[in-house]
Amino acid sequence: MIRVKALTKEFKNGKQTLTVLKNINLEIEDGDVFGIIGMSGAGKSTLVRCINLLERPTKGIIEIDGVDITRKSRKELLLLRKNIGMIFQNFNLLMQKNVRKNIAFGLEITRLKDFKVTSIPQKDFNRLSYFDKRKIKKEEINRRVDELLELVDLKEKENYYPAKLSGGQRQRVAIARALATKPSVLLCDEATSALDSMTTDSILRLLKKINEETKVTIILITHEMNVVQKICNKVVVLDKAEIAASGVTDEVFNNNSTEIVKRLLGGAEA
Ligand SMILES: Nc1ncnc2c1ncn2[C@@H]1O[C@H](COP(=O)(O)OP(=O)(O)OP(=O)(O)O)[C@@H](O)[C@H]1O
Repeated sequence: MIRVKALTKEFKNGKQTLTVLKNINLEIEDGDVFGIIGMSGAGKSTLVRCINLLERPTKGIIEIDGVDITRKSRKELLLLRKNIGMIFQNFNLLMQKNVRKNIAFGLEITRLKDFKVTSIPQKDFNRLSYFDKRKIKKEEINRRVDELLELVDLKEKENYYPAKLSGGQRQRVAIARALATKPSVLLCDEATSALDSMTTDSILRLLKKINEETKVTIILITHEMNVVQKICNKVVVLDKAEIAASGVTDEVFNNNSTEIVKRLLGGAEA
């Protein structure tokens, strides 16, 4: 479970202080497909960067599985971050590597020595994924990549380079790569924003299938209502640094009392 308590994030620019997140409280349960939606500049990416340990909150607590990550050292954060996979709007694939090598990449760079230098308590370490705990043998990497190619339905494209793939296929590769080390959370930052509506639907169906089969928690940031309505069981609506509405997706959008929810719904109908 991910618990965000009274999170505030400020950026300082000279004498000016910009409050980008103000008193954010939310709970993401294991296995949720959790949507974070809001207009541009609402603070979505900053919230995710805090959850992904890339930004330190100014105030507040972020707990992952009961561990307060805001108190961890940089080294410990690097290790904990291995438990979170990420996919992006622009896929971020390695253009010089084929599909198989892109998927294997995260497994190949995982080394046992990474885990000897940390002072992380054993109980936290035990929560990390199986693949993080030791150097991975080549056959094991190949077996895992085969599994992932199957999962994202790209077996016949394993030797293709990203330049020869469609946008949807590239995102499938990115999903497989993000899941390779069996993280317990998958963060999707505008993952379908560059795709047409049919391809978006197929990626959303894939994410839903993965969520059901592997129980990975999915956090999905988007400005698109349709995306949230199609796969998120819960949603938080951010507006100007604050939570404008949150809860079970259907309830939040059926009870469209806040101005921002009406605007987001308007956008979906347009
Ligand atoms: N490192 C930073 N320093 C200063 N201001 C920042 C920084 N990062 C983000 N901001 C500001 O915080 C606000 C929220 O940005 P954020 O990227 O979180 O919004 P967003 O909802 O993800 O927007 P978009 O949908 O356009 O990506 C913006 O006004 C942005 O300029």
